[in-house]
This record gives sequence, structure tokens and C-alpha cells, in this order.
Amino acid sequence: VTGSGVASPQQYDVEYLTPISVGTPPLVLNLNLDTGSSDLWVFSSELPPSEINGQTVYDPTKSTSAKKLEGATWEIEYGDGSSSEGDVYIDSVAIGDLTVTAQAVQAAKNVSAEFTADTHDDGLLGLAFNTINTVQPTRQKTFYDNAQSILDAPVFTADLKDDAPGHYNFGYIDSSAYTGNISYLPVDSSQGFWMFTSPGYAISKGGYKITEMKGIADTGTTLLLLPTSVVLAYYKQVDGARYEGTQGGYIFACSATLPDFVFAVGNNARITVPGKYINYAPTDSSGTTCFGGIQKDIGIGFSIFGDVALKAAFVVFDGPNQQLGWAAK
Ligand SMILES: COc1ccc(CN)cc1O
Repeated sequence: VTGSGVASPQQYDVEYLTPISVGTPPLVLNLNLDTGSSDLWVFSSELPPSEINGQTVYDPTKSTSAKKLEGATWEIEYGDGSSSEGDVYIDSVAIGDLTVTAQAVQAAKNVSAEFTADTHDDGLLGLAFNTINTVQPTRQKTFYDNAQSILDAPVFTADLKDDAPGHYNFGYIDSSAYTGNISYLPVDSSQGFWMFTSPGYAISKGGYKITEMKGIADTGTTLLLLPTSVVLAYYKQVDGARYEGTQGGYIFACSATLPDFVFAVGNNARITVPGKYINYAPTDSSGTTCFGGIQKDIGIGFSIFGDVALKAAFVVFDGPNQQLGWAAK
């Protein structure tokens, strides 16, 4: 079995939403497929109406295939400080032609303001490792883990694009979606993430710099968060760029020319993030000052290769072989 879902960018490619069917009759929810977390949670009829603002809600009492997981609860907090919590139903979940009939669907009873404000996002579908699923007393499996036994190949791929629809594919590698070869790196899943180490980087036509960057491939984070030394070296190449504390990051004139950022995948493969992707978005409606798509990873403990980096590549997530594949496109 295979499945494919379109990944549609929201404004400024801040996140990508994919239509997923839940329950019987199938309810289509637009979810953020997030390789940086492992909970599948949805806006639900159990939320106070004040916390819903246009989202489609899952009502388990309306799904003939829903079964409450008695006594199970969950609560999660994300890196940006947002959070949600609730209870759990076992129901059918499908992405394209791929259906998992007994998937833990975490129904939200409360969500933080950031999620209420995100009117098009009906929830998250976690694609990291089961070890960081938050359901208590018994943690639940991700959609990908549940699907592995029926998938033609036990992999999924992320093909996110700049201001254009891309795809998440399950069970196959679409050879028309990338160029050249796929370079595979070992994954350290000990912290529950798709964690890998890039041995070095280059800035535009500058020289290659050997410096280990240990980070996670995280479709649920918008920007590319890197070690301070790398970020300093990058913005040194951008006239007028400066760190603006009130904005919480590096800013520059929107008219600035931004160099490409190249990171190594193994010793002889490279992914080039076009400078255009690093001119992330205006900081205000005047559009004179722009916010950088590369920012510091301070305080996290590792780097985060978020959408700014991922949309420059075709990425293969291979759980059974604990490896990540990277290709240009
Ligand atoms: C507030 O919105 C979000 C917060 C956190 C994540 C996961 N990194 C995804 C979101 O859409």
C-alpha cells in the first residue's frame, strides 16, 4: 500500500497543511504533518467554543468507528511555547489511499492561543518516533509507525516547496521528484527525533567550512536554526544585517541580496538553500525590514533543519533503517 498527500504552504511558508481523513464517515481535516513531534491531535467538539476560530472539529460521537481509549490523556508543549491537551479515541485515519484503521486520534480539550489563531490548521500529525508521544498512561504509535507493516516500502518522503504545493508520500520513493542521487545519513533517534549530523557548510561561493552541525529534520518548524558561529558567519555576508532583540532575531533590508547557504550531507553531497528562501518575510506591513530564515539555535541543544532548509530538498525518512536520505531537486 502507498499513500500521498498534498502539502500546501500557508502564508510565507510558515507551515504546510495536508488533508487527512478521520473517522466514519470520513471527515477531512487539514493537518500539519510534523516530523518534529509524535502526537496526532485534532481540534475537537470537546473544546470550549472560545478556543475554536474557523477550524474543522472532529466529533467522535459522530464517527461510527471511534472508540474511546478509556483513561488516556495527553498534553504537549512545543518549542515555540504553544500547547494543547485532551483525551484519546481510536479511529480510522487515511492519507490518500493509505488507511490506518486503528490510529490513536488525540482529541483536543484545550489549545493555546497560537493554535486558536491559526485558523486553517485543524491539528498536527506527528511523524517523529513513538518514544516522545505524550499519551498517558500508555503512549501511542504514530501514523507512520502503524502504517509501516502495510506500506510497500517502510519509508515516507517530504517534498516541500517554496510558495507552491508539494507532497508527503508514504511507502514509495518518487524518482521523478528529485535530481541526482539520494545521499543517506544515519539517524540518532535517542531523543525521539530524526537527528543527523552535517559535517560542514559553505556560504554562497565562499569556502567550505568543516564544522559539525547536529540537528533534526523538522517539518513542523518554519526556519533553519543553526549554531551561533554559523549564523554569525552567514549574516556577515549580508550588508546591514543585525540582531534585533525586540524581533528576536537577525533582520536586514528587504532589498538585501542574501547568499545561498550550502550544508553538507555526508562527505560529498551538498544541499543548497537559495538565498531567496533566507529572505523569510517582512517584519511589518511597510515591507522595508525583513526577518532572516536562518536564526540561532541557542537554548535548544541541537540545530533544527526546518522548512526553510527542507523545501530545498527531497527528504526520505526511513525508520526501520534509522536513516535520512537527502537529494537536490
Ligand atoms: C502554533 O502552531 C504550531 C506550533 C508548534 C508546531 C510544531 N513545531 C506546529 C504548529 O503549527
